[in-house]
Amino acid sequence: MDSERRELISLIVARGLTRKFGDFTAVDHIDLSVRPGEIYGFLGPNGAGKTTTIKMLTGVLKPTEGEVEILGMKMSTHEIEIKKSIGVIPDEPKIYSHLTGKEFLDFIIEIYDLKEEEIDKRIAELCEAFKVDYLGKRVGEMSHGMKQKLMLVSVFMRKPKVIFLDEPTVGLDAKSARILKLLLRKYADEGAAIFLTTHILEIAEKMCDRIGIINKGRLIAEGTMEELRKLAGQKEASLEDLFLQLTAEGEEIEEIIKEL
Ligand SMILES: Nc1ncnc2c1ncn2[C@@H]1O[C@H](COP(=O)(O)OP(=O)(O)OP(=O)(O)O)[C@@H](O)[C@H]1O
Repeated sequence: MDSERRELISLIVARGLTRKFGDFTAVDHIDLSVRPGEIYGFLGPNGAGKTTTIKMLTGVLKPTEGEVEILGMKMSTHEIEIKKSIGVIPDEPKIYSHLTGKEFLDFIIEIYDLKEEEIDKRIAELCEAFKVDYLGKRVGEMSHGMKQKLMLVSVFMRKPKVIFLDEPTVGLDAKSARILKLLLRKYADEGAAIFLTTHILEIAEKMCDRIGIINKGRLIAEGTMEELRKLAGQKEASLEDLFLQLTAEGEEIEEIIKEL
């Protein structure tokens, strides 16, 4: 599909997205788009620019250059409408620590003006799925994984059409991680666009329809697993092999191991 047509039907679009911190360019002219029904995996070594990109795509951080379009709206002119429509699971869930889980969900229901009758049923189903049986506990007393699951309930109960997740499986137990993966597939199949970052290449390989690899702020490769294999000239390669080859870190590893 040509890039113009892809952009037209995409729910997430970044054009020339750039962020500088002083003289340092953390994200360097990134173009990408995610269509309805797609799970897009954003991979890259530590410090490559993943979180900075997600922050710009979700309106938390202003780009130095370039633009973001979500659900056909420009972030520069429709930030509030966009923020109301998207779901964001950050890597460090920041929730007021003095609230109980129930108070937090009620707060979200109020600010998003959600209809209570149907929402109660969805909350009950999601809490059952993720084993969130601690809504009476204060957020400040919850573990990282417990907060992460509360955050997942608070986002999924709204059924957003566009969902961003930064390292979503970190801190989740095996069963919750499996449920999350299945739910994301289901939401995508129902027409949502999902953008996630992960260091777990197996997750990206199994779950994502397309993968973008960022290194030193630049998008160095993008495509389906098949397309990435072609790009790297390796028919049978795993995503780990491709990732290390494309980020030119494979040989370095052998050198390091030799030295140890
Ligand atoms: N507020 C900031 N001020 C200065 N530099 C920053 C700031 N935020 C991020 N950076 C720098 O931008 C680069 C990209 O950081 P970012 O957090 O986006 O990386 P990442 O790909 O998410 O990394 P990781 O996988 O380690 O989480 C890093 O070099 C980081 O030090």
